[in-house]
Amino acid sequence: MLCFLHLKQRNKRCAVIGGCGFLGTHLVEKLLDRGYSVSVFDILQSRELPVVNFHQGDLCDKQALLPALKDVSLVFHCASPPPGSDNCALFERVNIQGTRTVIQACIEAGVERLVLTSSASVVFEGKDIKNGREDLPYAKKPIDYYTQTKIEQEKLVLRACDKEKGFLTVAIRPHGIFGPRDPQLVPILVDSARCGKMKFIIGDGTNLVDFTFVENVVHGHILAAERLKPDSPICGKPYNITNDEPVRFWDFMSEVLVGLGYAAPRYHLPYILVYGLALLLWLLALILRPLMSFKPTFTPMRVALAGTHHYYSCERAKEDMGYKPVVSLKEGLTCTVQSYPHLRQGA
Ligand SMILES: NC(=O)C1=CN([C@@H]2O[C@H](COP(=O)(O)OP(=O)(O)OC[C@H]3O[C@@H](n4cnc5c(N)ncnc54)[C@H](O)[C@@H]3O)[C@@H](O)[C@H]2O)C=CC1
Ligand SMILES: CC(C)=CCC[C@@H](C)[C@H]1CC[C@H]2C3=C(CC[C@]12C)[C@@]1(C)CCC(=O)C[C@@H]1CC3
Repeated sequence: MLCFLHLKQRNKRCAVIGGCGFLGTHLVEKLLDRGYSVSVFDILQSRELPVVNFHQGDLCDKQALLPALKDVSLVFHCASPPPGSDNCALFERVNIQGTRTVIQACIEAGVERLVLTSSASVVFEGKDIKNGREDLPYAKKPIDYYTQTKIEQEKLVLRACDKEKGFLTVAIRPHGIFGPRDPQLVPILVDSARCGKMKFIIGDGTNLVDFTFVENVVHGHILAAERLKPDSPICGKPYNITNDEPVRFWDFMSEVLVGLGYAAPRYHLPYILVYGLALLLWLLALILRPLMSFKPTFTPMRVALAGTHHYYSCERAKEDMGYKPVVSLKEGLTCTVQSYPHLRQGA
């Protein structure tokens, strides 16, 4: 009886690497709600997360990681440098070397299950993807270094799945996460609107994209963790997690902007022209880097994301783990817009 109770308690002990980030904090809150005891490991200082054991450190440092994984049976790895960074060495160090370290530390600490936050973009090469399934090949020419290192990271984690050794892994591939406290999508959009850069629609504006409300991403992670057992079909596999409601990229942007009191983009520009300009600006920024630093808003990566179809099927997650979004796109948008009063026009 005592032994059973101990096992039950251990199964409810988890660690969230990257637990101070946008997705991480939402995940930690939900895990606490569901009765888990949670250790958070992050390079940042805790953002007032209540009731968690907080460990500050770099995930590339195994000795710093090990205390956070003590007596933990389940680890969520959702740490990454921000995708907008141009620091290739940092991506390589954290997403590739660091993930190797996370795997070694998990095995050494006796962790049984590892859930990685990957990205649906691991198959995206800047060309249309419509209802893309997980069996699409990894991008041979990823759109940026962030994506390239996410591919390597996912391969490492999935290959580490070993039923014999009792170490099970799974990768969740979300796409375009949005929601309260997101430091990227809404703030970048509002910043661009305030500088008068959101007047234009890139392309004809009909391209469909997945945007996924953060609570659905959290739901997908917890479902995967709770179904990760030796006899489960999910072991060692990647799973797309989306809102399952592809939307026109520019309609979504307009809803956020109008919801916050800004004008919706109206004038169309040809995709190829904007992509060419973005490439030119990116090259210029690279050449001028020793003399001055400037960060163009419209990077080739963002233009590719804004002007192509990229939406993914989550049939596999539905079939294998009973996934169904818990918040609709409309509800998620309303909740997100309301959560940024400080970014309203005139605030
Ligand atoms: N935001 C999005 O639209 C999408 C995000 N993802 C993935 O989801 C995960 C979470 O992303 P977000 O929450 O948006 O990012 P975020 O930047 O808000 O959170 C990442 C966290 O990782 C931590 N971190 C970074 N380097 C670290 C290191 N060396 N050691 C320890 N902690 C470190 C950061 O301090 C931060 O708290 C990432 O793996 C990202 O690649 C995937 C698809 C879409
Ligand atoms: C054109 C323009 C200025 C759009 C502003 C919004 C963008 C900042 C977002 C639109 C699609 C987003 C997205 C990501 C980051 C933020 C956007 C570019 C990711 C690159 C984040 C990390 C991933 O794994 C994939 C995401 C795809 C969509």
